[in-house]
Amino acid sequence: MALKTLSAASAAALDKDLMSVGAFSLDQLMELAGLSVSQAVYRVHPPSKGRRILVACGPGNNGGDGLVAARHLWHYGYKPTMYYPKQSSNELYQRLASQLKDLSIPFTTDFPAALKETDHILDAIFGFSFSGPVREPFSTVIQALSETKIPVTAVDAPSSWEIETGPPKEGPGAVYMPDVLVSLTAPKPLVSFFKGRHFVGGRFVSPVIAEKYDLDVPDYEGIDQVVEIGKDGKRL
Ligand SMILES: NC(=O)C1=CN([C@@H]2O[C@H](COP(=O)(O)OP(=O)(O)OC[C@H]3O[C@@H](n4cnc5c(N)ncnc54)[C@H](O)[C@@H]3O)[C@@H](O)[C@H]2O)[C@@H](O)CC1
Ligand SMILES: [K+]
Repeated sequence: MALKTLSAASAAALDKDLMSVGAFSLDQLMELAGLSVSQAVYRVHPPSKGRRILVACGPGNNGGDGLVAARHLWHYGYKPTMYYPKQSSNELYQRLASQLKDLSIPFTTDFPAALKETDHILDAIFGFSFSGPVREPFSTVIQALSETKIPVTAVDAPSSWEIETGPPKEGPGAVYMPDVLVSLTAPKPLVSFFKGRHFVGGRFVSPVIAEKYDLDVPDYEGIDQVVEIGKDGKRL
């Protein structure tokens, strides 16, 4: 039996609840989300398989998760390169970007060139607030992601997929299939179209919130921030 999914509207409402009733700050949630993503990357692609990781960040909180994950990955021994073409002026993102620059992590504006020099890709472009069709410069990036043979890990959603209905009917997103998906808090309905390895992360949901949104909180083991879910919906 598959894990229960969370619609885009419920995911946004849950986010608000975490920050009001739950008394979390966005920084905290993003830190835990990015930490979860970094742990999933380490599981599927440890540094021994190649240290170079190209992190594509979008303009919203999904991109913020990518900025946080990149910092943790650097501390695990990876060599991240950031593609972050639409940088927000919001102080939170500015601080996250400064933390990366302080580690001398390079930022590139040439995604196709960076793609030729990486071992793994992190897709942190769009999450649950995406609605198509994709605008530039990201449509060129989705095209490249749909064609590359380099393994891709997607944060919360394969970017360009609709949260409720999955891959678009046409364009590069229609054939884009990341190798790994890390659903944050709970899987979204698009997961039924996903064929790769699936993790759930975001270990911050209280029993009260889980009950309100009718979520299955996965059985996290020990100090892990992610759980790998099999096709039967159970922990692997
Ligand atoms: N509760 C949770 O599980 C948490 C979720 N977080 C992350 O936050 C994400 C949601 O963040 P946001 O609500 O900021 O939204 P997203 O990051 O999903 O995307 C919003 C941004 O994408 C742009 N955009 C949307 N559609 C576009 C299109 N067709 N072409 C080009 N640009 C487009 C918007 O203008 C906006 O800047 C989640 O998916 C998750 O990754 C975490 O950061 C915090 C905790
Ligand atoms: K994504």
